[in-house]
Order: sequence, then C-alpha cells, then structure tokens
Amino acid sequence: MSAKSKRPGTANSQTPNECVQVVVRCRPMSNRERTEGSPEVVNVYPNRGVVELQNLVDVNKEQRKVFTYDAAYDASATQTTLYHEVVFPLVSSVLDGFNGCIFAYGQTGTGKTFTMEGVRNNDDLMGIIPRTFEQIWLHINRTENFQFLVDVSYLEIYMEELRDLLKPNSKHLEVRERGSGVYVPNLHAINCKSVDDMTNVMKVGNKNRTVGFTNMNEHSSRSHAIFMIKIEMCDTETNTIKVGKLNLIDLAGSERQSKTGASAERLKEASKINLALSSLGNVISALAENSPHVPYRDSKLTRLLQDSLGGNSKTIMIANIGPSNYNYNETLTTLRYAQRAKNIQNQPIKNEDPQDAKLKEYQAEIERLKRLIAPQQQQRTEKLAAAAKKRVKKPKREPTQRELPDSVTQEQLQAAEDEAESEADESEPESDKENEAEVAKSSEQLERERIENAKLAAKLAELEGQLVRGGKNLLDTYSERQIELEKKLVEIAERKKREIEIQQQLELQEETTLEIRERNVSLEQEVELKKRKLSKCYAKYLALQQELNDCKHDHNQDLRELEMAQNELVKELKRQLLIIDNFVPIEVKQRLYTQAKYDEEQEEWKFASLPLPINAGDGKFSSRRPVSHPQRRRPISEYALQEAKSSAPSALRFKSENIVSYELDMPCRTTQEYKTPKVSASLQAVLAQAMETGDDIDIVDTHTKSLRSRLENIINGNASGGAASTDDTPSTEGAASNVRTVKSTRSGLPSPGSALDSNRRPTTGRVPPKKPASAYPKARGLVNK
Ligand SMILES: Nc1ncnc2c1ncn2[C@@H]1O[C@H](COP(=O)(O)OP(=O)(O)OP(=O)(O)O)[C@@H](O)[C@H]1O
Repeated sequence: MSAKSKRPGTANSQTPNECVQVVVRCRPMSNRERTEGSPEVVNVYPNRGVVELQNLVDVNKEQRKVFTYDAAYDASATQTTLYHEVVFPLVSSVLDGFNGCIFAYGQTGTGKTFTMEGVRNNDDLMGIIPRTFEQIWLHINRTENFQFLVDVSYLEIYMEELRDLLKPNSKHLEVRERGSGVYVPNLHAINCKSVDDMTNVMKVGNKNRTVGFTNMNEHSSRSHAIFMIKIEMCDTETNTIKVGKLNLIDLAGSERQSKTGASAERLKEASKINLALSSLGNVISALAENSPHVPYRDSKLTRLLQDSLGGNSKTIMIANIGPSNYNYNETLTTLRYAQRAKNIQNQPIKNEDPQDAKLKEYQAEIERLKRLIAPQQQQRTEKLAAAAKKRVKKPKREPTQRELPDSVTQEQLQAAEDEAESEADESEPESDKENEAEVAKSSEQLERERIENAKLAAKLAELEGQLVRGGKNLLDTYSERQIELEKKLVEIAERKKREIEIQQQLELQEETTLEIRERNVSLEQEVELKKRKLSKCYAKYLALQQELNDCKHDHNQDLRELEMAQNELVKELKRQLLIIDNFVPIEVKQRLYTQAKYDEEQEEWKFASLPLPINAGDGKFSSRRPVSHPQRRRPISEYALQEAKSSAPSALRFKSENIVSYELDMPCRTTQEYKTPKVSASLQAVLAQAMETGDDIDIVDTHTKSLRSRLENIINGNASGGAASTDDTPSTEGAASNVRTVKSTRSGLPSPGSALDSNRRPTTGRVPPKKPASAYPKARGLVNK
C-alpha cells in the first residue's frame, strides 16, 4: 500500500501528520560481557537525545558515529522514567480515542522483553505493558459519566504463522483489511474490568508464548508478540462513542547464527525472524524515502504493523541496543534503522462514533432487553392478581428460586406477587374446581414466562456487567496524593521532553551559525584572494601594455633602420652596377656571371670553381669533371664546410672547389695606375641621374619596379655591345643579378630580371619550386662551354 494513500478512518477527526517517535535504550553490560572484557562502545547523552557509537573494529573508518533521536536512555534509566517520559502521553492519546502502537526493536538480548514486560511482581521493574494497565484503569476509575468497554487480545507470529495466545488451539488466523484498518478475524478477545483481569490475560498469554534458549539470551523470544487493547468509551451525557486501540509489540530479536549458536530448530526460527525483521526494515526504509511502494505484504509482521507505520496510528519505536563492542555491527544496524524510522510520517486519527463499536451494539441490545422485560413483568403481575381473585382457596405455593440476577427486577416481582396474594386473601373466594384448573393453567404459563424473563434479565445483566461505569472506585484505587504525584511526574516528563527539543534546536542553530561563520570567513578569504589576484592581473596588464608599447617602438625603430640599410644597399648596388657596367670588361663580366652562384645554405653568392682538367685515362685530360650523380649537388658535410673555412693545410682538399680562395701568383704588372678620365658633361649628367635616389627610398613595388627598370636600362645599354644571350649562356640581365653579394634576405629587394634566370636568388628569400632539370647542373653553376 502506498504511504500516501492513507486509509480513511470511520467518522474520525484527523490530526496533523506526526512522525514516528524514536527512542533508544541502551541496557547495562551483561555479566558475560564484563567477564569477557569486551569494551563499552556506546555513549548515551540523555539530555540531548544523542547516542554515540565508537568504532574500535575498523580503524580505517570513521571513529565516532553520532545519532540523534527523540529521546535516549542509558543503562541507569529506570522503567518508571521511561514510562512516564515516553509511554504515558501515548496511552493518554489512546484514552482520547486514537490508535497507538509501541514496539521494541533490536538485536537479541538487548532488553526488548525487559522493556515491554519487565520483571513480574516487581513494582519497580515492571515493564510498559503492565504499566499501561494501571494507567488505563486509573483513567477509567477517575472518569465520571462515561461507560467503558475494554477488550484484550494477545497473539504471536511464530514462523510466519499467527497464533492466538489466549486460545492456543484455535484455528488458523489471518490478517485482513477493512476501512478502519487491519484486523485479525476470529481472534479471541477477553473483556476486562480491572488491572487484575488484564494482568491475568497477559500471564495466560505469556505462558503460551514461544520462548527458547540461545547463547545470547536464556529466555529468548522466538516470536513477535502483540498485546492488543481496545477501549471503547461512551459519554453517557452526549451518548457519543470513541475508540482507542493500543498495540504493544515485543519483537523477536535479530540474530546471527554464529553468535546465537542456533540448533537446527532455532535456525529455522531465526531465518523466519530475520526475514520478518528485514521486511520490517524494508518497510521503514520505503516509508522514510517516501517510496511509492511500501512492501507491507512481504510478511505477517509488516501487515499487522501497517497502521502503525505510515498509517493512522501514533507510534513509538523503542530501539534496544547493547553497549558492548562485541555487538558493534548489530548496534550500528539498529541505530541506523532507528534513524530512518524517525522520518516515517503517520496520520493519526481519532476514532469517534465508529460504526463497528461493540459498545454501541451492547447499548442497543440492553435497551431492547429492557424493553422486552418490562411489559412481561407488568403482564405477569396483572395475571397473578387476576388468578388470585379467582382462587377460592389460596393454594400455599413454595416460592421458586429466583434466577434473575437483577435485584431490582426481583424486588419488583416479589412485591407484585405479595400484593396479588394479599388481595386474594382478603377477598377469600369460594373454592371451585373449575376455577382451580384454570388457575393451574395460568400458573403454568406464568412460570414459563417467568423463566424466559429470567433468561433475558440474565443476558441483560451480563451485557451491563461488561460495561464499566467510570468514576466508581476512584478512592479505592488511588489516593488524592498519588494522583497529584502522577500529574507531577507527567509534567516533569513533558518539561524534559521540551528541554531535549530545545537542546537539539540549540545545537542545530549552533551548527548553522558555525556554518555561516565559516562561510563568512571563507568568503572574506575568497575576497582577499580575488583582490590579490586582481591586483596581480592588473600589474600584469600594465606590464604587458608597456611591453606592447616597447615592442611597437622597437619595431618602428627596426623598420627605420631596415629602410636606411636598404637605401644604403640600393645605393651601393647602383654604384657597383655602374662600375661594373662602365669599367669591367665584358668577358670578365661574363665569366663572373657564369661563375657566380647563390649558396642556399650560407645564403650568399659565391664563385663556382672552374672545372679542372681530368685525366680520362688515355693520357688526355677531360675538361669535364665526372659527376657521381648527374644533376644533383654533391653533398657537403658540415665538417667539410668548417674545414673549408679554416686555414689548416689539411683543409686544402675541402677548398679544392673554391678556386677563388687560392692565392694566385701575381703576374707582372702590365698596366698603369688608373687616372680619372675626363668625363664629358653628358656622361656626368647620365651618372648623376643614375645615382639620384632621393632621401627616402620607397620599397613599394611600383617604385622598386621603376628603379629596377632604370637599372636594367643601364645594364642593357652598357651590355648591348657584349655577347648575345643564348640558352646556354646567361643573359646580361641574369649576370647583373648574379653580381649581388649581399644577403638578399636582409635587403628584401628582388633582383632585376628574376623572371629570366633560375639561378638567381628568389625575391622572397626562399627557394622557388624546382624547374624541370636541364642538361647541365645549373645549381652548381656548370654551363656548357
Ligand atoms: N535496562 C536493563 N536493565 C537491566 N537489565 C536488563 C536491561 N535490559 C535488559 N536486561 C537484561 O538483559 C537480559 C536480556 O533481556 P531481554 O530478554 O529482555 O532481551 P530481548 O531483547 O527481549 O531478547 P530476545 O530478542 O532474545 O527475546 C535479561 O536478563 C534482562 O533482565
């Protein structure tokens, strides 16, 4: 059944939802535990409702577990304290027409039976059940203008079977459900009229209860026992009825086979007990988690507890635990279940004017019987009178024994008979045989009616006897002082309960305050941290901005320097080109152009060595040097490069190709010192025009183009008389570009006629994609002669 779909009560008033009240009770150390030297691991703080469990089993786990409950009792708590503080208010509610349930839960041998029943014939050690008897009858005896009907049943669930403890041989019992809740049809109920009646019922039931011996407990309950008290109350002034039901449950203890030393039979019992308890645990969990499905139907126990857990009852769970480390795991399980049970919400209802109240039935029956008896008595009296008149001679009749239990009715009857007889005596009619027969006949009829009447009266007396009139024996039961004492105890209990609640609230508030304070502290720290981060970031930002400005400044400076360098280079280039074109003989120029080669690796122009004559083997020298791999450059190692640069004698072999680096024997001088020729005015104008570059050289393409074209013009003009360009010989334009000795990456200026000569260094400073290989390894500067 769903926890949300609460069963409606029958004409009852509903109170707000109420959580299951959970109380933990820790028993003292047993003798066995003491002798075995098992340490105590449970600390109870009764004024805060707190239980602390120390973990000595697994050092890796949390050392202390703290649980908070509605109330917690240590070994020193007395039965009286527990009753007045926990149970008394609940029983008062039951006497006000509510359903109530108290159940003791826990491991075997932790004191469930001790808590519920206590020690017999010992006022101090008396448990909850006998104390409720006293409270109930004290209430009944105090309450005037009320009629009470108190019925008691006692049953047990043994091996998942319901057994009537008051009628052990009764047939198979079942749990049923109806509008007002779960019930057990055919369960024997005994009407009680006093504390003694109830105590006797309990004793009879306990005698029939299944108890066994285990290692953990000498008198271990092997069944779940449920003592049911039903109190029907009728206000005789308003004629309203209310019903209170109280279930007092002593569960069998959960146990471990290894610890209890269970025999085959005990094992079977234990498995059933554990099954029912685990289904109770499942129900508690499902209710605590507000699950849509609550598995009440998994066991008889949970079906019977359906109203008490998540139903219409006020419920108290007493979780019994032991203090010893030996039972650490079981104690932890019990405490956890108890913690969960705290979240179960019930919807208690007040059973007012229920349709199925026995008291109502009884009252109706009594009325009916009274109505039946009264006219019959009247008739009888009249008949007796008439018969007496007719009687001539009064026959002396022995008075029959009155079976009527009701003294009032008997007196009335006696008076009527006496009256009739005296009347008959006074009139003294004459005896007549006919009359005598008639009288005898009517006497017989009267006798029959009288017997019938007596039966009805007996039934009436029995019904009336079951009903107890309230406020009768108050002074017999308790003195005024005792009542006063009782009230004070309840007051104290109430105050203590409030104290615990306040203490718990205080602790909660302290925790919250601490949390807030911690949060505040952490927020302040966070702010401080963020401030520091922010100032760091700002400093970084300023530094970066400065860096950016510096970079910009440097960049501009570099740019200016580069422009200046470029200008210088262009000027130099122009100068050199002019010199070459005007003063270097064409053949030399051609040779230089042919030999000039751009070294990609060293990024500079170099003169390729002239091919040496090679001995072909036949005594003749071949002009061509054999190529190990045609059309490929001979690889030059880093070592070779280094050696070529050094002046060591061993380095000669690496310099072999660079003929330019050899010192030549200077020929005898055949020329004269150069004297500046007299340049004609027109030539000077041409030179001046050629050297004219302006202060700032624009590196934009158009400008470069114009410059280039001007240079080309100069070169072409000067070289027009030289050798004509062929496919095999580089053109003059190509030669002009080959003269460059500056690193073109630095100048950034594209060489003139770059489109015509593949040997020229590309304008971008990068090697252009290779063209299809020609017949000669141009890359090495080799040309067909
Ligand atoms: N609070 C207590 N003060 C003193 N003795 C106690 C207390 N609780 C339990 N005991 C003792 O511990 C023993 C076991 O208690 P009890 O039989 O009530 O356990 P139980 O939980 O009902 O066990 P089981 O589940 O096996 O029936 C008994 O001898 C009982 O007197």
